[in-house]
Amino acid sequence: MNPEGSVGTLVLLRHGQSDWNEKNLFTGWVDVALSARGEGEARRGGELLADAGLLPDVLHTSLLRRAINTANIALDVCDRHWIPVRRDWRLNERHYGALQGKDKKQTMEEYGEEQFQIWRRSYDTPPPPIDPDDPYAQTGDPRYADLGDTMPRTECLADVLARLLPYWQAAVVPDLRAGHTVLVAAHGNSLRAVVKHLDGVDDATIAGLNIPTGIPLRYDLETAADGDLRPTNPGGTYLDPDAAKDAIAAVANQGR
Ligand SMILES: O=C(O)[C@@H](CO)OP(=O)(O)O
Repeated sequence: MNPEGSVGTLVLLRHGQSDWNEKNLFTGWVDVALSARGEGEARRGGELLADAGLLPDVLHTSLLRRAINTANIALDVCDRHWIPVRRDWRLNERHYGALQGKDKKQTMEEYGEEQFQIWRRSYDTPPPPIDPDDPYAQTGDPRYADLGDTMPRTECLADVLARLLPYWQAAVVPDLRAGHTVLVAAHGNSLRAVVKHLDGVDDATIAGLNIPTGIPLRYDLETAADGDLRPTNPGGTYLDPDAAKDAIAAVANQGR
């Protein structure tokens, strides 16, 4: 049922730790696997959903296996492996340009902390574009064939928000308006873009906002006077707030 004015519940889930998170490498669109710890985080994410009685009935993911497999593991644990799913490149991680495959600590040492943080967290300055012949470019990857020349070669967070919003409005919002419990399994920076949009976070403040791996973030929503969806719990609610606090600090300190 979807009583008038009420909308469904949104659950954001960043994928569990990946092999490249573990190695401290910039990842972006490189399709790396979950680490053993990341698989454990995904299972724990599923347990948290089950314990909270927050059972998704539709799933949206990126086209990257760390998000796809995190969702599969978490949904298997809470017995929701059967729900319908849509996947779209617009939920992908931010394309990290020429930094893809580079070590974060070495990059910080080479370019200095200020430049490193501008590339990582500034709203509107992208890293240098990746060379199409770089081993970590997505040139020729069939999953992006439809993008042709429009496939990103680097992105800042503003670019991510611009390419994410059309999918958000066309695919995710209708599921929420239909009253569903919607799981969005995606990435640190694509979920930062979602949070920026939902909470109306300004361009400077979003630089300091980090999303931990594998901990579901619940948003309860209502329809605002202007017709947009608005959280009734601004900032959302982590299902394990203590674990989220530690994990957020760890993400913020990467490279150090
Ligand atoms: O490397 C990446 O793609 C992202 C997420 O892991 O890293 P960062 O948190 O530095 O933006």
